[in-house]
Amino acid sequence: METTSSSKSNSNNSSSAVLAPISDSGQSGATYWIRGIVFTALFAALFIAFGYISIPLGFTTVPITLQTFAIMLAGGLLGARFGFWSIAIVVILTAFGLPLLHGNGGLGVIFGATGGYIWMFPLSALFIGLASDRIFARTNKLNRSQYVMLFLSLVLFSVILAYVGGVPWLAYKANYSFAKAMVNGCYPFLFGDMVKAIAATFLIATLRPLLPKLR
Ligand SMILES: O=C(O)CCCC[C@@H]1SC[C@@H]2NC(=O)N[C@@H]21
Repeated sequence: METTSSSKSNSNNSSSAVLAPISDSGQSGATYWIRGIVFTALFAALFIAFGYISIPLGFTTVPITLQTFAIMLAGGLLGARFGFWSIAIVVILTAFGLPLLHGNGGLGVIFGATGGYIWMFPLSALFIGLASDRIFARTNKLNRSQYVMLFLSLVLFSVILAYVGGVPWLAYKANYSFAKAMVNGCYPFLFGDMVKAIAATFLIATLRPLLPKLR
C-alpha cells in the first residue's frame, strides 16, 4: 500500500523523506500515523459514549444499545486497521478493569452474559473496515450496487457476527436453550440493528470521502 519517497519525484527524495514513507494518498508516514491515532481515539470515545445510550428491555439482560452503530461507523469510516483498534482498545482496557462499557469494567463484564457480543465487536470493526476499504478503493462516490454492498457488509459483519458470538454465549451463561437465547438475545434487536445499518450506510457513504485516507 505504501511506497517510499524514493519512488516519488522532486522534494520527496531527501534522506529524511526516505525515513518517512509516503502513502497512496500522498501523506507522509508521520501524518498518516498521527491522523490514524487521533481518529482511533475519537472513535474509541464515540464507542464508549454510545455504550451509555442503551435501553434495558426488562425481560432480558441484553440491552438495546448504540454500540453496534459506533462499530459500523468506526470500521466504515476508518477502515480495517484503525477501525479495529478503536474498538479493540476499549475492549482490552475494559478487560483490564477500566469502567469503559456503560460505566462497568473488568473480566466480569467481558465474561458476563453479554460477553459474546463484546468479543465480536473488534472483529466486526475489522471486517467492516476490510469491506469498506475495498469498496472505497475504487471510488469515492458509491453507485447503487456499492451502496447495497456496503449495507450488506454492515449487516453481515456487525449485526450477524454479533449474534454469532452473543447468542450461544448468552445461552451458556444464562442456562437457556438456544431458542430461548434467540428470544432474549437476538429477535428483539433485529429491527433496530437494521435501522442502524441503514443510517450507517448513508453516513459512511457521505462522510468517508471527506475524511483523510487512513489506509
Ligand atoms: O454489555 C454490553 O456492553 C454489550 C451489549 C450488547 C448488546 C447487543 S449488540 C447486538 C444487539 N443489538 C443491540 O442493540 N443490542 C444487542
